[in-house]
Amino acid sequence: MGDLIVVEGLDGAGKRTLSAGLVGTWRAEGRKVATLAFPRYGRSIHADLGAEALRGQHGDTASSVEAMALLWALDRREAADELREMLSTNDIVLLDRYVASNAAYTAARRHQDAAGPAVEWIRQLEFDRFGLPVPDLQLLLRVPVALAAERARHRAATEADRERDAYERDGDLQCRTGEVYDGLAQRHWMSTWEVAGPDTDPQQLAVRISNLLHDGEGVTR
Ligand SMILES: Nc1ncnc2c1ncn2[C@@H]1O[C@H](COP(=O)(O)OP(=O)(O)O)[C@@H](O)[C@H]1O
Ligand SMILES: Cc1cn([C@H]2C[C@H](O)[C@@H](COP(=O)(O)OP(=O)(O)O)O2)c(=O)[nH]c1=O
Repeated sequence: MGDLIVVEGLDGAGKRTLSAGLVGTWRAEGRKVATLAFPRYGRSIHADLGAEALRGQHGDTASSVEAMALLWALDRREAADELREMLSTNDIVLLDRYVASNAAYTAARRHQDAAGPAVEWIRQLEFDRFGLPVPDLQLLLRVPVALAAERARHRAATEADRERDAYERDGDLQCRTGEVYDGLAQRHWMSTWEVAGPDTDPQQLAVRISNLLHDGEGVTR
């Protein structure tokens, strides 16, 4: 059974970039690694509907905090069997966003903190009711909100189909989401959390994570 490791953080924090660095390091060490990014655009109708809603389609869907959260959650529910299969055939499964994204953004939109009812609603929905696998470790890529926003703007300007969506344009929401993420990490919500900064070296982080999970010798926790 592989380890389920999740990278979390604000839009533009650098999750995709850091994930690639972690995967490269682990593979170079000979570990079998699989990756998956949520939302699964192009593969899940729920994910595509969510993205379209964030770009102004589907009436007032995006204005509903819980309707959006349900779309992202249903994307993961569809992926549950695939995730379990990946975990059974790999040493590490690395996810770029997972349930904590829904907890952080939903609580932030509701002006709640990490101890509030929105986070508990997501926990019950996705882990208890949908039966999604619980992460072994969650990694918060914690960068200043202004830096994440700058990177998201830069990406929107340089990559096709990456124009900023409604959440990315809402600076206050990003600030509050960052605070909820901090609270989730401090409380070690659903797993141990590690916090990485904008200058974190992916190779050193990959070693630290392996040591945290396996004491460096492949011995299970
Ligand atoms: N450590 C870094 N230093 C400089 N630029 C970075 C770094 N990490 C990411 N970026 C750039 O910032 C933008 C957003 O990064 P990305 O990994 O796509 O973020 P996320 O997946 O968190 O939204 C991209 O244009 C990427 O090239
Ligand atoms: C996966 C997920 C994302 N989100 C948010 C985070 C982002 O602001 C937005 C879209 O996800 P994101 O990964 O940022 O997609 P994109 O590649 O289009 O930038 O949805 C949730 O609120 N809940 C979730 O479960």
